[in-house]
Parts: sequence; structure tokens; C-alpha cells
Amino acid sequence: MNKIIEVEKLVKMYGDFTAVKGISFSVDEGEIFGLLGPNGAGKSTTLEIIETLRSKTSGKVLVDGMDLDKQPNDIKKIIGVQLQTSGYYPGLNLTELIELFNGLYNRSVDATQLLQMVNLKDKAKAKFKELSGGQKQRFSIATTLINQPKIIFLDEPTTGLDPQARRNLWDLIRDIRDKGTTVIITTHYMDEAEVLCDRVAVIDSGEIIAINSPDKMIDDLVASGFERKKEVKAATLEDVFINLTGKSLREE
Ligand SMILES: Nc1ncnc2c1ncn2[C@@H]1O[C@H](COP(=O)(O)OP(=O)(O)OP(=O)(O)O)[C@@H](O)[C@H]1O
Repeated sequence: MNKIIEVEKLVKMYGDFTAVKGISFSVDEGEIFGLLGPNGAGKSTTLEIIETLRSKTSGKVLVDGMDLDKQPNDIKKIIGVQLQTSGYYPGLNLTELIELFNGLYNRSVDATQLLQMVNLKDKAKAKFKELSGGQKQRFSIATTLINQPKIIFLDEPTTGLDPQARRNLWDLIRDIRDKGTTVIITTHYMDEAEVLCDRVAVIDSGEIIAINSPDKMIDDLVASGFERKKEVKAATLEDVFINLTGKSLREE
């Protein structure tokens, strides 16, 4: 498996505080790789360094074989990053925003096709601020694809979404992976990481404390003698909710 990202002994200090404490990991090309960890663990800092948006204190980062210290501009060309929502010009509709990005990236992605892919074709003439939370996330993910990147970075993409919108976004992220794009995602939702990620790294207080596939991590825990206290129910409240309200998106 080709390693598309290699991070070696990465350190980030903010003044005297060491937020990232010499972590090493790699991401395989074509996988969905999750960074999990509590608030303040150093996930966003790590991602932003790899995305060339934040400086590192020390360590080595290679993205598709390119050294972050030597070729940051070449790295920018092959990655897709979600903008802060304030980055979307309020006066433009979704089609116009995609065309603007096309111009910035010197690409000619078909806006209708892209909106179709993220289930927003009906919203082509809507402004970003008029979208629901799930629609905003889908549009934001669509914009990461405009420069036809090899890797996209998604920082907590499903936070605040309802169960249907989350499941719909998981399908979209899998679809993007299946088309060959590597996906790096941070999330606080363990159910999401379990069903979506091929591998996860657990990061705590700036250190990676485990890295593996979710299944292997669960098997290892069970093999160590761990047992769930409560009897596992045949269904969850979320299953009930989905059963009552249906699987389809409600925001359209
Ligand atoms: N610009 C900054 N200046 C000083 N400290 C910072 C700065 N950015 C982040 N930190 C600190 O570094 C640590 C790691 O922050 P980071 O945002 O990377 O964590 P995170 O794992 O993404 O957290 P969350 O899950 O809450 O988003 C935190 O203790 C945070 O307060």
C-alpha cells in the first residue's frame, strides 16, 4: 500500500505549551483515516500542519512524497480542504461559488454534476446561508473536490447533523473514497469512526496512543478480557428514530 502521508516525530509548541508531542503515523492511499481524540488533543493542529496552514515546531511531513518544508505549494495543489463558512461570498449562489472556485483553481468542473453528486442539484440557485446544516456540509465537501485532489481533509464534518443527514454524509464520504480519493477525517463520534474509517489513530494530550482498524481495536480490547457491563440491545434509540422518521433526508 502506498503511503500518501507520512508524519515523523511531529512537534507543535504554542509558546511553552506542547500541543503535539512528537507523533508519527502514516496514511495509506485510498483509505478513510480517522483522527480521534478528546477536545484539545491536538487533532486540528496536526491536520492544519499537514494542510500547510499552520507551521510546525519540528518533525517531518511528506505528502504524496513531497516534503512539507520544501514543496508546500505543490502539496496545496493535491489536497482539498474545507473552508470556514465565512469563506463563501454571501452574494453568490452555489453554482456561482463553484464557478468562482473553478477560476481560482484553474479548473472547469461542471457545477451541475458536482451539485448532483452531493445531492444539491435543486439548490443550484440558492445562497450558502439559505442551506440547512446538512446541505451546508455537503456543499462544503463538494468544494474540497473542485481542484480534483488526491486527499481531502474533513474536520468534524457531521457535528450538529441529524441521524439521516449523518448517514447521508457517510455515504458521500465513502463514495469519494471509492472514487480513489484519500480521506482524512476528525470526529468525536465513535459510531461514525467505527462504520466509516478504514483505520483510526487515537490521539490524547498530543500523543498517539493507538492506531489500527476499528475492528482490530475492538477485537484486541475483547481479547484483553473487556466485557460490556450492560447487555447489548437488539436495537438502539437511533434505530427507533430512523425507523419512525425514515431514511431519506428531511431537509429538501
Ligand atoms: N493558536 C493557538 N495558540 C495557543 N494554543 C493553541 C492554539 N491552537 C490550539 N491551541 C491549544 O493546543 C491544544 C490542541 O488544540 P487542537 O485544536 O489541535 O485540539 P483538537 O484535538 O482539534 O480539539 P477539538 O476536538 O476541541 O477540536 C489545545 O490545548 C489548544 O488549547
